[in-house]
Amino acid sequence: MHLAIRDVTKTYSNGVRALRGVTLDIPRGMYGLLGPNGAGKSTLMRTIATLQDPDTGSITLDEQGAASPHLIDVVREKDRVRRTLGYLPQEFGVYPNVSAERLLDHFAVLEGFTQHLERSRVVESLLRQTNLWDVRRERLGGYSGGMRQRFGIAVALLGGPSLIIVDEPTAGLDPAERVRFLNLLSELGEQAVVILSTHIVEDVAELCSRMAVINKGQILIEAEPLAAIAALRGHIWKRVVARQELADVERRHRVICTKLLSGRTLVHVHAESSPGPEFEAVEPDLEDVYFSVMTGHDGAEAATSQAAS
Ligand SMILES: Nc1ncnc2c1ncn2[C@@H]1O[C@H](COP(=O)(O)OP(=O)(O)OP(=O)(O)O)[C@@H](O)[C@H]1O
Repeated sequence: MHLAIRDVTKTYSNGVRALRGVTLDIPRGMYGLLGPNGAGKSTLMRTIATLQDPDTGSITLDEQGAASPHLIDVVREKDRVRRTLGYLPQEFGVYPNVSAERLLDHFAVLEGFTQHLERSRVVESLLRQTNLWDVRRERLGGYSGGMRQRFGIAVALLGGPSLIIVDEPTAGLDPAERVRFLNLLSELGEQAVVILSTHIVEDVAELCSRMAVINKGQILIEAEPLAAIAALRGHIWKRVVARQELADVERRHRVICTKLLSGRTLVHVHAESSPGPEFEAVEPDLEDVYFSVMTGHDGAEAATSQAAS
């Protein structure tokens, strides 16, 4: 199972260039697509999910190990992709007065489970897997955000997809729900290609074995998170500055991020060696990777080549 995206571009009719030559290799497991609002994540997710066409470029799904070991041309063979796809869009509607069990049963009929016994077995197993069994008879309108997202995953899993796409699923979830949801996704990653699009760095740090950062329709880095972090080791330095010093520090150093810290500002800078005695070395994390590629002050080339070696 492998998804190959080659040189995909998309310009909307209003002139926005949402994807500019996106090339990615996505193997089985959890893959994080990380980027700020408007980066092009949803455009790419919808394109892979066959809901819109790219202007140029190709996307192929290699179903190695599946019953029909063939390359699927995602852009041209939409029906084949849809048979193997589970897609959780950024926003989806539910019928608020129907229970999870009834609605899932209804979707299962549409998915082709016409035999009652088999269908109730599938519905029960999905409701248990997504931890909704105890609340299966409650109306969906009363569900919390996390419960709704888990219901969305249950629907997406009908038919046993080997390609699962989830678009910004953790936005708005409380911390406990978020962890529960991410754990569910990571179980799925053992069997399938799971692509998680998010603007939350920790989602990727905690979960994904591979990742890409996208901004303004371009891939800035594609790497294994741990390798990308390792490539920055020894290059990230921190210092707390007063607000009025910040502009000067930004002029003289490659500042990758700033955070408020009880009225003062914590600054992270990228430098090959110590930028001065007032700086302290930092053990880098994925936020440092993200902000250094986003600001262009990065070890991106080093991280990419390390990941590839
Ligand atoms: N149907 C559309 N018509 C015109 N422009 C669009 C359309 N959909 C998206 N865009 C624009 O394309 C760019 C990429 O949008 P996209 O939704 O793919 O980004 P995103 O990374 O998913 O961001 P968000 O997290 O805000 O959804 C943005 O500038 C957006 O305004």
